[in-house]
Amino acid sequence: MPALTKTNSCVDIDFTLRRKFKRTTFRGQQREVIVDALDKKDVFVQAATGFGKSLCFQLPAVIDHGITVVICPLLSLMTDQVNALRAADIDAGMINGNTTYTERQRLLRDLATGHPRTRLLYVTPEQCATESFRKHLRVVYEQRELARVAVDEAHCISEWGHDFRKSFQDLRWFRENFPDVPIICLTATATAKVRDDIINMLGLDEANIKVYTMTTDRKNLHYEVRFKCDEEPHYNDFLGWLRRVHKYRAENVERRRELERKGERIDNVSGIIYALFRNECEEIAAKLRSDGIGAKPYHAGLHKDEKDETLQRWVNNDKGYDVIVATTAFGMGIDKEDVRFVVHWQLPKSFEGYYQEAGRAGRDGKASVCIMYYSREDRDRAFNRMSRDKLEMKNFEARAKSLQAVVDYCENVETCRHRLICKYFGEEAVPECDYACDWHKDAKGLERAKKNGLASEEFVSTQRELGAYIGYDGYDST
Ligand SMILES: Nc1ncnc2c1ncn2[C@@H]1O[C@H](COP(=O)(O)OP(=O)(O)OP(=O)(O)O)[C@@H](O)[C@H]1O
Repeated sequence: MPALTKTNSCVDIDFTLRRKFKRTTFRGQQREVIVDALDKKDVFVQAATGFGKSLCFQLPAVIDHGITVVICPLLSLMTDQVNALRAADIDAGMINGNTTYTERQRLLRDLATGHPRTRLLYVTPEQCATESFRKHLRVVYEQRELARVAVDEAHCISEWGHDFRKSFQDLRWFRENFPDVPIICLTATATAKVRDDIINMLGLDEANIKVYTMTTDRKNLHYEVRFKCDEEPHYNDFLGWLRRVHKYRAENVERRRELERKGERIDNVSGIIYALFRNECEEIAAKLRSDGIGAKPYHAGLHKDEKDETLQRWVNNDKGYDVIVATTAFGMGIDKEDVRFVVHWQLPKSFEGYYQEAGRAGRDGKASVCIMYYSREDRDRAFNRMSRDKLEMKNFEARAKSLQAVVDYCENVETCRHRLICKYFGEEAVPECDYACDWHKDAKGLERAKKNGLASEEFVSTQRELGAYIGYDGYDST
């Protein structure tokens, strides 16, 4: 029983873009994706971080008759999008662990009518697996009002993806029960293997699917790797870098005038530092504050109110909230445009995670910096932590490969960083970057920095053996 769809001929996609989404032009292949979605095709979209994937299902949802169910693993992402849609006067709602009883009942009552007023309903994959929710969806489907299912962060469905979530695998239920309801799935990070897995797992129709794989390249991001070893803490390196950025803003007359005109603070260089451990987030933020930088920690150990306040004030560019020192996943789904830098204090756990996190920077398209601090000792610690968790990890092999890819990326001083990133995601033809990576800026300097900055392999392996001998592995804990 197909969902009712308005034909494309009688809708003006461009008009909706302007009127509802307040944008003037489509980016890249957004328009083509939207037309295919409105044509009731299954669609797979892979596009760079910050590309504007959400519009690809939000715009059809506004045009089409019926409701679009959006499956999304991240509460912050849902909240951010639902708030933005509501601000644009689009009827959107969400059901997740934080939804109040009253709001949940309101949304479920709306579904139970069979003719929901809600245009976009964001839900967790766990919610989709509950019988009560499925019952409501069946009613909507029978009334031919289930327009489309959108699966955001679709890589979570694949065991080969870095963020595999078991509950995503139940999403096949949609195709099995509503075979004619189109599905659109979106991700920023899918290797060919992950893409095939997503299409298979969701049961997408090979004959009726449109696959869009757009470049993962983010031209405005300046990638660099900074080498370190345990002997030389890199705090001062980072502080020095940030102070130079502040100094440039203060001393460059043109830049200063521009900031004054916009009413911006000289020291409001918004950024994120990703660290691995909670105590580390606290320590780095405290140290930065004592050095006059407005920094705050953000991690799962903090009270919800404190986290909400930190996030809000960071988004607002309030004084004292310029730099957030966070454990991984902070900022995912938060569409803050002016993040000027992202720093990885140590090696991230996966290549995809690195790309996603670095992708928080420069969403306004302006130049932004992504710095990764890398040491061979960190590398060994990362692999050891992974081996220790091996038994609980379903996708150990995929994760180990992805971690190795981050190591290879850091150790590589012979190739453009943009090229390396695109290559990982299966793109071969990548245009040279415009001096937007450490290799392009100074290949010789980079090689020297690696030679001088990293502990030698012999030293690291001796330390490793010594650690094993005295029964100390030197690892931090959360
Ligand atoms: N055609 C467009 N013109 C201008 N801005 C756009 C357009 N499409 C989307 N945007 C804006 O781009 C920003 C990023 O969009 P979105 O959050 O959908 O990115 P994404 O592709 O999901 O990225 P990520 O994978 O990093 O979450 C948003 O502020 C959105 O409003």
